[in-house]
Amino acid sequence: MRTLTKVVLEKLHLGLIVSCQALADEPLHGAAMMARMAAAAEEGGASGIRANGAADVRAIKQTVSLPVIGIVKRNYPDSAVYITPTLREIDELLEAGADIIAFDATRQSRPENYTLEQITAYLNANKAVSMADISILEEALYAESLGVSCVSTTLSGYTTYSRQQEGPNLELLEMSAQQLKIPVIAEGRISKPSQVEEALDLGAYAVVVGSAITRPQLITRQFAAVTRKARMKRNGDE
Ligand SMILES: CC(=O)N[C@H](C=O)[C@@H](O)[C@H](O)[C@H](O)COP(=O)(O)O
Repeated sequence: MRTLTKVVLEKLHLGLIVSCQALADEPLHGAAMMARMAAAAEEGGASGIRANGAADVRAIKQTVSLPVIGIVKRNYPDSAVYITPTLREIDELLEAGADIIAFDATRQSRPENYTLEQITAYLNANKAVSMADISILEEALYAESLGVSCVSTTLSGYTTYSRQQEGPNLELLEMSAQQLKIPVIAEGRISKPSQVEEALDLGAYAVVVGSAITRPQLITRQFAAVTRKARMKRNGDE
């Protein structure tokens, strides 16, 4: 493992990475807001931050002293891939100073005929620390063969051919951690501390939690579902 990669990744080892993201249609959208979210996550003991967009990466880098994993979510008409889909998004993240660049490393076709091999070769040529977001074991193994620094189970359940399930895909995590030599990060649908513990026990190098910490509209929805049920029961009883 290259020195820079080793230094950056070791800061994340056995740590909690908090994903601080809010798209334009979410209530907390905005770089300043995500920087405050990251400050709160740092105060709470996070070892790293995952952020979307150059503006958010810059604002967060100026606010916390933690490694920042950067992505750019961008939709293209000719592809289902939206996490750092092309070299354009990689350039934006390099410019913004992301410590790690995460990208879609699924077998789905990329926009503008870009290939996964082009993406990883460009990242390696720029000596970037890279994180391959995968959805199945084969993608993790292939990404490792292309020289990525680490993989993350981010996209399990988000590709048509990967397992669709409510909670985190800990089986994918366990198999990947057993079969890969590079770090495997647990990410996606982790919503309680016990799942973080389970992921670490299964070999996760680090664990990413996003929505369960930084999307209050989704957290509120879970609590409101309980009160709605109580009101419906009361109305049913009246
Ligand atoms: C599928 C997709 O686009 N996932 C994104 C990847 O960056 C984020 O929206 C997730 O919030 C992040 O992966 C953390 O996952 P969770 O929010 O489930 O803790």
